[in-house]
Amino acid sequence: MPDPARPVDPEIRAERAHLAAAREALRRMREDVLTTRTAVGDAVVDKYTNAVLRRSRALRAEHLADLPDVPLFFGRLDFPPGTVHEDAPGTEEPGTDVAPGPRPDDAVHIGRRNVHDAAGTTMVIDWRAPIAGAFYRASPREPMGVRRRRRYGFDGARLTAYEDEPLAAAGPAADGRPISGLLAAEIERPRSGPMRDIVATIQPDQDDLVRAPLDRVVCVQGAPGTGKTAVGLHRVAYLLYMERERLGRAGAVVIGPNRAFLDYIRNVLPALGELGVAHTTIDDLLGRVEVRRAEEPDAARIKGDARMAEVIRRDLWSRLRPPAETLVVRTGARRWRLYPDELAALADEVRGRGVPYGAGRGLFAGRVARALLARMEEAGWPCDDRTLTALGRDRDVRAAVAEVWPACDPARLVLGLLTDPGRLARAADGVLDPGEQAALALPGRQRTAAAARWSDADLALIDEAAGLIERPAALGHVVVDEAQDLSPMQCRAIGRRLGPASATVLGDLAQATHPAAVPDWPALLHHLGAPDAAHTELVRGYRVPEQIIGFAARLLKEIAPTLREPEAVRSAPGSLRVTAAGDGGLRAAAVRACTEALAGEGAVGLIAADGDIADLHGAVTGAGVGASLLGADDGAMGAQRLVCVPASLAKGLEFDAVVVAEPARIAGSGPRGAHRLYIALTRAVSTLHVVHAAPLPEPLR
Ligand SMILES: Nc1ncnc2c1ncn2[C@@H]1O[C@H](COP(=O)(O)OP(=O)(O)OP(=O)(O)O)[C@@H](O)[C@H]1O
Repeated sequence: MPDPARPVDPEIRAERAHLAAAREALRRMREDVLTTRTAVGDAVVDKYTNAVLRRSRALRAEHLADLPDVPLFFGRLDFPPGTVHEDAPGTEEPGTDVAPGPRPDDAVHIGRRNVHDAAGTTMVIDWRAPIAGAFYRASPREPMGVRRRRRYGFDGARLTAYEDEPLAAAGPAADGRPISGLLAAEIERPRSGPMRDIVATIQPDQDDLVRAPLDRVVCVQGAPGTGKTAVGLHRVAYLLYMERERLGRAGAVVIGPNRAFLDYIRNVLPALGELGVAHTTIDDLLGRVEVRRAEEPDAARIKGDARMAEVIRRDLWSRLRPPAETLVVRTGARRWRLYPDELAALADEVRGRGVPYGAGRGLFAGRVARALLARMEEAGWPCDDRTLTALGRDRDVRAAVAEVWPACDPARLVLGLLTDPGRLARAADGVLDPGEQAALALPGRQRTAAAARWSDADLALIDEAAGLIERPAALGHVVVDEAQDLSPMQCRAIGRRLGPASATVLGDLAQATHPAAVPDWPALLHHLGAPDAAHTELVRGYRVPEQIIGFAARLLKEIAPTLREPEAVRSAPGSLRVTAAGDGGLRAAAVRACTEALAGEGAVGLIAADGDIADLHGAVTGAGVGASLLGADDGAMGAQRLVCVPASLAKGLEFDAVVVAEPARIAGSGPRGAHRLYIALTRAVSTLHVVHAAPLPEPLR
């Protein structure tokens, strides 16, 4: 608590005054927007225009709303006088009435949005503006013209501290420098509920990725807690600020591994002023049918394999049939004929154009109608504008088109392929061996595509078929988080939606748990359609203290031997505890560990194998401790301080304190169990308490 008797530092007083003035200026900007009269025109003609203007005005006002708990600025850059403000005091013509003395530096306050006063003078600059880049990147070695960087400390929205860093003098390189006190405090600030933004403390290596240009695929391998998710979300906000026009209506989409994760990150972009970005899972993005079951690992591997694309392609185009009958169209007493070889030639010509199946069907139908029209004209039959349309609608013409080039529904196509072994054998000949083909069969009796028991792996197959029939609409920019778990077929599905290649792909191969996951980043980029893109690495871990990451990293030799050891920016002696519970004592030990963790501040996660978590949740709540269960309770991450997390949903989440119960059970839960355990052990910001009754997995002993 600040001592009320102590006089306030004049710098702090001045900064508080600037903050108050900026708030007032923002209030005025919003009022200006709200009181601007909407164009009033002809009541009918302008109804639409007026509605659009009203909506855009409401949106602009929404963007300018002041959030009482969020400081309007978090940093400041001081440049030599005259660098930024041309009309700064001291630049007046000689003879004007100015106080003598040296001119102060040009100060630029960096915040979440642009704020200007009534005269149009900037009071706060949006963190995404080019000049603000120096706030994140300038270093003593490369000061970028900045004399001094200032960071502020806040208590709620009240400015209470500042930290200055002179940059003008050459000093040590940026790498390896200790982190600032305010950054450490920001990381360690207790969590409650969903993830928050890191706009005040983005680090130089992260900023390079955030501000990468729109027209490229940025791919990042990063150890747990290096800020990949944060980088991806801030990059979207940056691109929307810099390239709003080019991103246009297609907009940006964030793809995450599951709904619990999306719920966890849902507030970050709105807090950065971006309200219109879609967040989706890959299943929802591809969701043409309902997923009703989890896929068997063997089938998942084959269905996720890029060879399936060839199988589906062959099967789709094998729907084309050689024409068997002459098409006869009657007009009055006359009959017009197209013979099978003529129909076949038209189909071949369209096929040779390489257009999607659906567009090809439309072209073929048009060709058939035109060929008949030509025949009529040659015979001197009276034709006009409507004749061609009438031919296109003719029942016999439509029947002939359907016979040669049948309409195709992607889900029905895949259903046919996966339920008819003979058909699959033809399409997969030389591509999949008989054992692989047998593993693909859909279980049970599947009558219709709508009622079939589809899996998530089937979605990518159906999407592949759909993409061959009709190209999907392009997205402006795609952020794919936890991308290490995508199968090649899912990568293809995302790649199909990239208009000009523009994507941010984030992940950690050590955290890959899906049986069909791509083996490495070059493979992923290849399937995404960006084979020339390179991947970069983030190595400085912000979340997990060195004591905990060191413990978890013992698993790396087994799960990802080629990756670099993660580095921690923070050290926290005593942050790791391992407790051996006696036989039958696991539940009691877990409850005790949770109670102890709850005595500290912030959010607590209890992570256990999927099969054990409901029981442990029962044990905790039975002991009178409030806890939500992730995956079962809505909004579980914010509902209680203690959240019980099945290991399969822990990916991407974090808690101040984590209790991991029975690591051996997590490691033993399927072929990627050790990866799942690595994820569970790397969710803690402050403390990790491992409780176990069974022996720990070998590398952790
Ligand atoms: N520059 C930063 N300033 C403050 N906090 C940061 C910074 N970078 C990362 N963090 C914090 O570190 C934590 C981890 O970040 P994030 O979840 O983005 O990491 P990640 O690499 O996606 O981790 P994982 O691989 O485990 O999903 C978050 O709490 C985030 O706010």
